Amino acid sequence: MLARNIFSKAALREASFKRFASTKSIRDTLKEVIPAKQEQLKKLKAEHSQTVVGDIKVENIIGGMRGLKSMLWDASVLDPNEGIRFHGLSIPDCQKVLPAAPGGKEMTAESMLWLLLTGQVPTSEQTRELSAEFAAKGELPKFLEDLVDSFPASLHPMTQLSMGVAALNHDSQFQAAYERGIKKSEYWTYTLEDCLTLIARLPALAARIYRNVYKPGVQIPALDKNLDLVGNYVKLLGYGDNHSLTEYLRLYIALHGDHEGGNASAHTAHLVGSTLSDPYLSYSAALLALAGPLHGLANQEVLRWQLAMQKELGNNITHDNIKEYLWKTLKSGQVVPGYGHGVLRNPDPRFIALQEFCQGRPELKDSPIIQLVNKTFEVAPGVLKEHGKTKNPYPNVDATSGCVLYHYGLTEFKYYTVIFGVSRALGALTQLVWAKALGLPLERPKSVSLDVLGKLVKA
Ligand SMILES: CC(=O)SCCNC(=O)CCNC(=O)[C@H](O)C(C)(C)COP(=O)(O)OP(=O)(O)OC[C@H]1O[C@@H](n2cnc3c(N)ncnc32)[C@H](O)[C@@H]1OP(=O)(O)O
Ligand SMILES: O=C([O-])CC(=O)C(=O)O
Repeated sequence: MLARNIFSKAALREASFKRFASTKSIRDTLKEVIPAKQEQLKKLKAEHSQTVVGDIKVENIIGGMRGLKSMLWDASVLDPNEGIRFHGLSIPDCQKVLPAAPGGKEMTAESMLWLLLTGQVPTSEQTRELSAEFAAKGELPKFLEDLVDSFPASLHPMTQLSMGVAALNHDSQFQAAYERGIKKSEYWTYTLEDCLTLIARLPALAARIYRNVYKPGVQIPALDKNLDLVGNYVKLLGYGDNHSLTEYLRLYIALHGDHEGGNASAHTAHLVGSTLSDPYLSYSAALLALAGPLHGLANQEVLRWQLAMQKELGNNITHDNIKEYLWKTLKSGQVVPGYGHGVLRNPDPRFIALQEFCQGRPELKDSPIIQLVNKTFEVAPGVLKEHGKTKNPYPNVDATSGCVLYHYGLTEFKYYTVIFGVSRALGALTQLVWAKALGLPLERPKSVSLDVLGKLVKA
């Protein structure tokens, strides 16, 4: 009954709000929901393969495919004005219904992963079972520790993360099963195992990179079998006694988990995964896209830029002075980091959710760097509108995410995108499982040369 109902839009929203009394594991839940989706796709293919759902304009071809509806991504959809919905649930919806960790209030990575993967809201018990699985399999193999320890501290943490994730494919169950020769219908189960193992190991990998680059010689604690994924990550980073930072990172990691399929990191994972590269290689590639300053690296850039602004303005942090600083950035030909978006046309609701987190905590509300972010937000949209180039003059999530980390003492901003990388695994890996479950093919769009495009427009 559930599997049949859950995929109509209204039923899905209603179903997602229910806390199921189910005691099923994530694997059994997926087994239950996959057949209905397979059926939905089969029907669509049989009845509508030739139905036209949009036009392709020259601006799409030369403009980074902006606005082209050309890939299937089920777990989340981004509305330009309202922002992201995960299986129909907005961020405030998720904050209401997704289980928190024991002793916490913010939704956990596990509960967001469960929602993304299955379209269902898990019970606390279900997410705790998943936490226990992650903690049990989260240690790194020895060869991987040695590999990461051999990287020079001067190598960017994102390069290290991508290399570490790629090397984890040493243990890929999907790759081993493919070599043995398995049926296409079995691909998703091995993909799922790899995805869960990768998510489990990301905190230890990311924390080892942090330790090696910024805290050499410091002992990394062991994983705590009673903690959730983010609780363990923060503990391994050495901030385990900071409950506020732990809660912030739970929210951060859940919120950054997925942003539909077209963003550069998720799309890269999907593209590479479509060649049947295993999940480790696919996600390693995604991380390299996330490492670009127009995408995930913007959170490091925002902090660098806000600190430079703070240094230059000193005690004269007024709207006029911020305005002047913004114009200086724009006139020097640089982008204002943390502002603008390829799809959004309003302030990013993830930015709003993180701001609300700050408003609820006196230490953050009064923090000079958070106040500077707020003041910049009061001025920047007006300046960007006057500048007249960006289609979206409002902040995206990166405009504030790193500044909160900075306030809590995690000041090494070249590391920030690694945290984003731990998070984006939730959505990108979810979709690898579904791409296999739905039997999606190799991605291979058609490109054209300038001459061919010239002929097409004349025709
Ligand atoms: C998690 C995330 O990935 S969220 C995005 C994080 N990235 C940033 O914050 C970097 C700053 N922002 C940007 O560079 C852009 O807004 C992007 C990359 C996010 C989106 O790019 P697009 O979809 O191409 O934006 P848009 O269509 O509005 O761009 C039109 C023009 O405005 C410019 N523009 C867009 N945003 C900004 C900005 N924040 N500051 C200055 N100029 C901007 C573009 O560079 C472009 O200029 P051009 O015509 O000279 O090439
Ligand atoms: O959607 C995008 O293009 C960029 C973004 O905000 C994300 O990936 O989180």
